Order: sequence, then C-alpha cells, then structure tokens
Amino acid sequence: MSESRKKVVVFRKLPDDLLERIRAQHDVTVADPRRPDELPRFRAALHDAQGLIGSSFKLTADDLASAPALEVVSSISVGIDNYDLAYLKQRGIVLCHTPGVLTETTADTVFALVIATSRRLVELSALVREGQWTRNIGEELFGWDVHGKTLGVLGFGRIGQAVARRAALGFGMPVLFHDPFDVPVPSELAGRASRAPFEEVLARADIVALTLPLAEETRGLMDADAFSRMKQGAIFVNGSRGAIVQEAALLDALDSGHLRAAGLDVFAVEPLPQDSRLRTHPKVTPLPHIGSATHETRRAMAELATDNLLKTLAGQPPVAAFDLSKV
Ligand SMILES: NC(=O)C1=CN([C@@H]2O[C@H](COP(=O)(O)OP(=O)(O)OC[C@H]3O[C@@H](n4cnc5c(N)ncnc54)[C@H](O)[C@@H]3O)[C@@H](O)[C@H]2O)C=CC1
Ligand SMILES: O=C(O)C(=O)CO
Repeated sequence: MSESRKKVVVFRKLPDDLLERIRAQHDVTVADPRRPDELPRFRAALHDAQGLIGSSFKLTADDLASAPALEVVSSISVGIDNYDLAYLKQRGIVLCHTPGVLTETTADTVFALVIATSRRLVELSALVREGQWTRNIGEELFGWDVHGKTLGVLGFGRIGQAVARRAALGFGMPVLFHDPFDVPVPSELAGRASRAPFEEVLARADIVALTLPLAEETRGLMDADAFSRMKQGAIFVNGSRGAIVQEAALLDALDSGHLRAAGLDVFAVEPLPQDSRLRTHPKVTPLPHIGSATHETRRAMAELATDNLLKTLAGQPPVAAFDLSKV
C-alpha cells in the first residue's frame, strides 16, 4: 500500500463515482453521524482521519479534538456555520467549501419564495387539490404583484446579487441592499440596485430577502425590532440560515398582521419540529432546505468538495478554501 494513502471519513452520501475517486487514493470510512446506528463508527473513524468530507452535521471542537491527524474538512456546502472556525484555525486545519456552483440554483429558490408568497401559490393550489375551487375566487384570495415592488436584499454576496439580478432585470423591481462590506454594484445592476443602511432597507422594502451567512454577529439579527421596522404588509423571505431569525418574533409579526407572509427555506432547527407553528401557519410557505437541491447543482457541489479534499490531501491548494485568517 502506498505511503501517501490517507484516512478519509465521508459523512454524507456522495455519488458512487466520486466515492470511488477518493477510494482510489485513500482509505475511506463512510458513516453518517446523523444516524444513531452509524454515529459510533463515525466517532471511531475520526481518531486517525486526515480528511473529512460531508455536510449537514455540526462538527464540534470535541469532535475535531478526537481527530489529532486531521488536515482538511471539505464541506459539501457554501455555508460554514456547522464548523468551529476558531478551533480549525488554531489547529491549522484547512476548511473547504463550495461557493459559486450553487449560487444560481439557490437564487432561483429564493425568488420562487418571493413569487409563491406574493401570489399565494401554495395556499391557492391546495384549495384546488382539496376540491374547494367551486366558484371564481374572490378578492379575499387575491395576491400581490411582484413586478414593480421594492426588493430588500440583506447580504449582497454571490446569492444576494443573483437574487437582485432576477428581481431587477426580470421583474422590474428596484433593489435596495445592505452589506457591511464595500461590495460594488455589478454593472448590469447599475441604477437598479442601491446600497442602504440595514434599517432603511427594512423600512423601504416591500419584500425583504435574507441572503447573509450565519455567524455570531448575525445570530438572531431578525428580531422583534427588525420585524417592526419592516413596512406594514411586507413579505419576509429567508434563503440563508434559520438561526439568523428569531422565529417567535417572526410569528408575532405574522400573527399581528404586520407582515403579509413569510417564505422560509431554512429554520433554526432542521428538520422543522412537528410542533413548530411555522410548519402550519397559514401565512408561511415552508420549504425543507432545498436552496441548492437540484440534481445538477448537488452534483457540482459534490464534485467541487471532492476536488477540494483530494487536492488538500495531496498538499496542493484546494479550489475553494474558506479564508480562516480573519476569524
Ligand atoms: N438555503 C440554502 O439551501 C442555501 C443557503 N445558503 C446560505 O447563504 C449564505 C450566503 O451564501 P453566498 O451568497 O454564497 O455567500 P457570500 O459570502 O458570497 O455572501 C454573503 C454576503 O453577506 C454579507 N454579510 C455578512 N454579514 C452581514 C450582515 N450582518 N448584514 C448584511 N450582509 C452581511 C457578506 O459581506 C457577503 O457579501 C451562506 O452562508 C449559506 O448560509 C447557501 C446556499 C444554499
Ligand atoms: O450550501 C449551503 O450552505 C446549503 O445550505 C446547502 O446547499
């Protein structure tokens, strides 16, 4: 066996051909820690693992501490909130992720929620399915135009800008965005998207879309005060992470009639607990975290994550390492 073979733990399903690519170079343990029957094998495999690849599992500092030989964590996601960044940095472990390849698909999902909530698509489709379409619908079931409304984008990064392009170029929506960094307005959005402080975006947008990362500074950012600053009758859409939203405050804003509707792809606890009021609230369109969930995009993410893993283990620069230097 070659000296360069390393130990890799695959903790989320990978396409067979990608698994074989890794197996051709390294010794692989496949174990899904979200499954109670596989958790002990996952934990045991960490002890001599040099590489980890997977997603949707919170890797704590304790998990990482039990992997003293670890060189790389390759996440099959762009979001890196499941990892203890300070600990990874301190240990010099490379963290890789999958930016870019999921941008357009996730923006499609966010914009689908904008349309679904505004035009009440899911609610009205259910009415047909349930056999309640027995006469022409009345104005109590009318929706709200999307075209011409002002879209507020919180987080003007890759996905935020892709949502803004759909809104401005496809639907004639003026875009207001907030981002703490000096992100330039792309040329195709010149004159159609403008920067504004957080509170101003909330106060002026008809529809607010959340496309920023979960970090300690953004946890709970959308609280009662933030929702109260939104326009009466506005719509809130979340395509980033549930924990950025104080869900009880969102429910209050919907119950009081202050907000018209919410479209949510992500939740503080996933899968969404059965007893969550967000699951059945008539003004909420909930999705099961499908932002990037198309065949093409999940394949591209798995390929990029595999490339990242193999390159790092080979001592080469990965395609997409998360920059831990500013942590
Ligand atoms: N629903 C889903 O399935 C998916 C969700 N996501 C989430 O979307 C997030 C964004 O992804 P990308 O656009 O690729 O990342 P990105 O890094 O390109 O963009 C994020 C932007 O948010 C900005 N930002 C940071 N803190 C902020 C704050 N307090 N207020 C306003 N803006 C702030 C950053 O400066 C950056 O420009 C990911 O971190 C992930 O959590 C990503 C893909 C799929
Ligand atoms: O990539 C991410 O961060 C996701 O949430 C799933 O695509």
